[in-house]
Amino acid sequence: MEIKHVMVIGAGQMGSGIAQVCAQSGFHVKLNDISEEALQKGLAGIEKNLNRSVEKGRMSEEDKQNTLNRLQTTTSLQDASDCDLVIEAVIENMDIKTKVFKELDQITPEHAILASNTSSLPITEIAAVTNRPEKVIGMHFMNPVPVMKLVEIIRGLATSDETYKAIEDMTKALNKTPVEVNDFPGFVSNRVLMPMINEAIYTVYEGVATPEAVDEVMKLGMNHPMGPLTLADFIGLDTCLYIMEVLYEGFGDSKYRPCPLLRKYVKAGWLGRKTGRGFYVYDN
Ligand SMILES: CC(=O)CC(=O)SCCNC(=O)CCNC(=O)[C@H](O)C(C)(C)COP(=O)(O)OP(=O)(O)OC[C@H]1O[C@@H](n2cnc3c(N)ncnc32)[C@H](O)[C@@H]1OP(=O)(O)O
Ligand SMILES: NC(=O)C1=CN([C@@H]2O[C@H](COP(=O)(O)OP(=O)(O)OC[C@H]3O[C@@H](n4cnc5c(N)ncnc54)[C@H](OP(=O)(O)O)[C@@H]3O)[C@@H](O)[C@H]2O)C=CC1
Repeated sequence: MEIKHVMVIGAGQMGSGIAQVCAQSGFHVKLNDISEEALQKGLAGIEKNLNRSVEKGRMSEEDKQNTLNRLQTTTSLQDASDCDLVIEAVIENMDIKTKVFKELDQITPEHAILASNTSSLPITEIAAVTNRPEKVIGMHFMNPVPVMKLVEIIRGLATSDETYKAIEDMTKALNKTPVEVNDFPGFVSNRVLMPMINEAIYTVYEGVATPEAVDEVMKLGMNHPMGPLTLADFIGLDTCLYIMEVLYEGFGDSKYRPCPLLRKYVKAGWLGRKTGRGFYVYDN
């Protein structure tokens, strides 16, 4: 199946990055969000990244213009009616995602593949609200999307081989590396990463060390590019909490209980870099 026209839903940090790499690789992209403000912010981020690539000599001015010309923004989901692939990147909430997938199932052409960038939610459950579960798949990009090489591809129970192959090919066309995993809470990436981040938060909560000290231990001691608390702020503390809840509920195992300090920060609106405050303070 040939993919030419793509819609990306959600113009947050992930959706805007996904739209950028798709447009850069020659796909025609519609970036959708419920908020016009989010679209303008997403587009400004994309332009900034492309300008940096031009300054660094990785991209010509002409390629930048062509990339931007392939990118449109829209607040109407109806514009997905001519898309071959939709990649959903709205917030990590099953009710919102299933609502979007139900609508997309009505709007998109019969051949269209519906992918979710969910970081932990069951693809099988998202697929079950559509009449095309064989065409629903997880396409999990890593943050920051323009930089990170991995795309975790998650097969739901009914995902067809044809759908898997199309998404594997698309991932390679985006110059990224696909890794196939099965549909279990948190897949592989967040089943391994998020309990480490949660445990790092516990060490702060229990007074074992300051956030700076925890991050320094993991950076200098384990060669991680970012310490776990800097990374949690970067991912978004709301997203970290949603993922821990999915692991906790999905496996019913107390080892995944979210740290009370994580809950407290999210309740306070301290969501990390995106709101200017999390474990650290940022000037946005
Ligand atoms: C939660 C989930 O479901 C799954 C996830 O995504 S988990 C999160 C996975 N991501 C990570 O673990 C990221 C860990 N951090 C890193 O790898 C690095 O710190 C980093 C790549 C983000 C930054 O690298 P760095 O060497 O520390 O900083 P820096 O030199 O500023 O950046 C390196 C390059 O990345 C680019 N970059 C950094 N942040 C960026 C962003 N948000 N968007 C686009 N490009 C970015 C920089 O522009 C720079 O590019 P150049 O080649 O033009 O210089
Ligand atoms: N952050 C990360 O490191 C990673 C996140 N993910 C996953 O990607 C998804 C998005 O995360 P992220 O980009 O960080 O989140 P953000 O909060 O940055 O962005 C989410 C965007 O979706 C918009 N949105 C919410 N509801 C709808 C809707 N019904 N239709 C269209 N747009 C909507 C939001 O608008 P508004 O702000 O107006 O509500 C916001 O602009 C989540 O599923 C997350 O788990 C995957 C990999 C890594």
